[in-house]
Amino acid sequence: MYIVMVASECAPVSKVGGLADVVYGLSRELEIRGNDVEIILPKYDCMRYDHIWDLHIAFHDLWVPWWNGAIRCSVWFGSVHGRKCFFIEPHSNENFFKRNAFYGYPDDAMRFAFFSKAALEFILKSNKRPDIIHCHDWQTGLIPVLLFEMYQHLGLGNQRVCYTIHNFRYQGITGMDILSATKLDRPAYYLHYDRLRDNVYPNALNFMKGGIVYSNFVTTVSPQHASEAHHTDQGHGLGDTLHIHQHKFGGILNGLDYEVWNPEIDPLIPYHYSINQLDNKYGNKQALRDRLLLRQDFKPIIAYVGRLDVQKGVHLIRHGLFYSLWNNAQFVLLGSSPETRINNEFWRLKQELNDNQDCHLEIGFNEELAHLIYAGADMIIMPSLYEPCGLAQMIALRYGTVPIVRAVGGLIDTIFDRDYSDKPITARNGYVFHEADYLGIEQTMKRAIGLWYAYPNEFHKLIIQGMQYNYSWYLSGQHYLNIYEHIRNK
Ligand SMILES: Nc1ncnc2c1ncn2[C@@H]1O[C@H](COP(=O)(O)OP(=O)(O)O[C@H]2O[C@H](CO)[C@@H](O)[C@H](O)[C@H]2O)[C@@H](O)[C@H]1O
Repeated sequence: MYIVMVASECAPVSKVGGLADVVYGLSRELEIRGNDVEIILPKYDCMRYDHIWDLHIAFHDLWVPWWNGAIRCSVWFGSVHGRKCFFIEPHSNENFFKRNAFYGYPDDAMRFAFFSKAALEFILKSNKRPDIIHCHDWQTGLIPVLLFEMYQHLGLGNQRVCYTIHNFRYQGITGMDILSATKLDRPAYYLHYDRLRDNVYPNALNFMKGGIVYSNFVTTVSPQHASEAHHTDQGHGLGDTLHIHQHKFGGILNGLDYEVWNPEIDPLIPYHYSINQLDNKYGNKQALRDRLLLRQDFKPIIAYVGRLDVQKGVHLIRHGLFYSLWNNAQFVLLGSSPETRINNEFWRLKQELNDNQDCHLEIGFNEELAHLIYAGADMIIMPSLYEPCGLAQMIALRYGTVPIVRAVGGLIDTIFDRDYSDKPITARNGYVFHEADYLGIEQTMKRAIGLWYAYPNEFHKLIIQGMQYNYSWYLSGQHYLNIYEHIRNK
């Protein structure tokens, strides 16, 4: 099958979070299974160009109709660790992607509406005729809208769209000018409740809703979250739309790229190890301490790696940090937030704890350090308020690091409490708490730290059981192929 992925992120060139990992990992799995996969991305100035091989212009003058004129684009091609990637570079005064960051600008809706339109224009003009266009999150929600309202009449009549939602909180809610810019026009038609009208703000358009309404199939990234988004407020206002379109909506658990995340060969960690040779993990623990100037001591290291977003339970992360310090554990945090308020809060905390040799806060994005933390830590915490799937807990399992998670979304589908799960004892792989309050996380961290100190053999067993889990793309890749087959025949 011929699949074109269109997304705003792809690891490791343009990565803010898990979306990037999924776009890369799923594409790789589909290729391994013999499919032809291409990825279309924006050509950001702030990308990691050191991960792109043989970057060259593949299409010189792509004119993308925009407002009453058109914007000229160059489309570049390069290989990102084996993946075939096209990068769209618009030449216009708006400098849509010539910025210091991937997101966070007042014109984000315009930037990604343009990208969506340019991606389709590129597919059309370069005579690509994929079976499936797979797009992701609000940034590409307009693709199925543009395809079915406009481009199918221009020559893309046989293409089908699978749309994956990684985060319902960000939907691309915006004003009507997008319609004129993209040449969709007809405001009364699109502002209809059955099409793009936001379910909460009646005068606004919602890209993600457009994606749901117009796609042939919609997925989110775990079965549990599919149910939460449909039936609870975790759909962030889109529950009703999901209900209307439930016949084409489902949850598929994300996979993890087992080649990128593999402690046996990971080039970003100093000591390689495996389930049969776990001792080397402790070399990484020492290396992590050296790198972050933590005291060498007989204590577990507990870590948090991830975006510092409200979604992630920042107040509980902060509490987890202090709880660790009060209970003979060390704590390492790696994260950043686009929200100044949260970033400042953690910068203040970092200053406050500057002289404490039992903890380190690294504010920023650092792929290399993330690998060392997963390898060197004993446990990670994920006290998320909501979590569509979560990759950090799967990475942790793979690296023999015990996850302590809140029972929500994909965390429910992947982590089974050592003491309370209804799984057989030998199939349990971490710790789970339910309430999003201090008591919940404290009681669970207490159990984990307690086991580490009092029953090291049991803790070791728990590590091994976690490492035995297989959350690679193998199964999930097949699920996506089944969906593609299903919609292709329609
Ligand atoms: N400061 C930093 N430095 C280095 N690496 C960092 C980092 N901050 C985050 N990362 C990395 O980014 C990834 C985060 O993935 P997650 O799935 O856990 O969360 P995210 O909320 O971004 O993804 C959203 O999309 C994914 C994919 O569908 C869903 O799993 C998830 O639930 C949903 O919220 C991990 O690979 C992590 O190591």
